[in-house]
Amino acid sequence: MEKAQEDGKSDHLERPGPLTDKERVMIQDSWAKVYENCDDAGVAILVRLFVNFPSSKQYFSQFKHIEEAEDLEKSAQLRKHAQRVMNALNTLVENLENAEKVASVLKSLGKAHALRHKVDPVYFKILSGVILEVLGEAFPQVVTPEVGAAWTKLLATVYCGISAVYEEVGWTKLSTSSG
Ligand code: HEM
Repeated sequence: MEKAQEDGKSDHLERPGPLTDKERVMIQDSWAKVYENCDDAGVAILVRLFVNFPSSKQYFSQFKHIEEAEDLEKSAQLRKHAQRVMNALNTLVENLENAEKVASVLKSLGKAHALRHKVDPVYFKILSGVILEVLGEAFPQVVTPEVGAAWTKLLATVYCGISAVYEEVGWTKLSTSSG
């Protein structure tokens, strides 16, 4: 189902306020457990993204035509991206208190995905939902509703930061369709 694609039109989320100390601690504690299993968690998140939102595969030359979850899981390109996603999230989580560092990570991610990979920013929003879903299923003891709410806030902040970079570099929808 590509439901969130339709929502893509209204992909303007309000930037949430800064994380409270309590939210920061909840995110860091829960992440520590997830990061112990970072390879499996990262692959599970990306496979879920590509199975539930197949159009998100269009940017990946090596597996855009692969459909089965078991085959996607084996793709070296997918596994590499999963590691990159988990490492970037780890850097963000480790630096939640350092707004400058967070902004610089989001800036380089936003620039690379907009300019080099030409990824529609709506997929960052879709991926946020998938991250919450998979982590909630895989770590139900860790991701309580309160912890989930803190993660929702962090991921919304990430999405807003990335969208702002896309705007800054002059992203338009046309740049995907014109290649
Ligand atoms: C939290 C979200 C994400 C993070 C942290 C992330 C991280 C990264 C990093 C660090 C790289 C390599 C950097 C570079 O090329 O300069 C990369 C490459 C890439 N990303 Fe992402 N990414 C995210 C989401 C996405 C999404 C949603 C898509 C598309 C649906 C995407 C598509 C790509 C593609 C196509 C590449 C190049 C892959 C390759 O060369 O094999 N990324 N990503």
